[in-house]
Amino acid sequence: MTLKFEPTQLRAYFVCGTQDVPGQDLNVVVQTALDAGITAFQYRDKGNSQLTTTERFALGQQLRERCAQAHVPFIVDDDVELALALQADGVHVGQKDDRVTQVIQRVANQMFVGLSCSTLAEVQIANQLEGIAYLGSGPIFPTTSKVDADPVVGLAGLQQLVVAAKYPVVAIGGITVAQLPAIAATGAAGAAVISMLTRSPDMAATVKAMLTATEVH
Ligand SMILES: Cc1ncc(COP(=O)(O)OP(=O)(O)O)c(N)n1
Ligand SMILES: Cc1ncsc1CCOP(=O)(O)O
Ligand SMILES: [Mg+2]
Repeated sequence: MTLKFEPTQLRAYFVCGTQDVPGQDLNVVVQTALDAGITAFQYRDKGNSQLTTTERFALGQQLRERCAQAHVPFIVDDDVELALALQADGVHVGQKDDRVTQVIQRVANQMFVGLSCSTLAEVQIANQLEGIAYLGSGPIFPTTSKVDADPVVGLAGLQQLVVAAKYPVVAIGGITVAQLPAIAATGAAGAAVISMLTRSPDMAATVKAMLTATEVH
């Protein structure tokens, strides 16, 4: 049974793959983040990852189980067949991945679908579709975690996308703790981060800052 999507899951969204934590055990990193209170985890194993397809699936099974135990949605990046095989709660695809309409049909109510939209035109196209749960917009700031990132959107650009979108928007790209309040002030539902958490000396404090920034008063 997979978790139903809720916008509050976007408040403290951790994105990570083995390539982001060289020399570390991703199981330990993800469990630490779950214990710290992340609200969603995305398994994004690509780029410099050294895993074979078999190893990527086996690690995904372990991470999926950890997320299930924590009642935190387990989301797979890009790879729809891997998401289905892992019985993920969600899959996230970008503009250069499989066409989102085909992904929505393929997963057919088995999981929710997140889509990357970083321009008004992409948001306006997404607004015409059914079956999307949320949008990931960025990079808000320069990032070193994604070599083929789109041009920086900035806070003003993020606010434009949030206003135009009919879906909840999670900000992503180069985000640090200091910028969390300003990101929340745009109306974004939360922040999706890699290095802010992988490089954090105190994950619990960092996640707390993510949750505090998006608290509803
Ligand atoms: C939550 C979230 N937002 C955006 C992305 C980027 O997805 P994409 O544009 O497909 O790039 P890759 O992550 O596949 O390199 C994301 N993964 N998650
Ligand atoms: C996956 C992704 N999509 C847009 S920027 C990015 C990388 C985010 O990593 P970081 O939080 O370390 O900048
Ligand atoms: Mg992608």
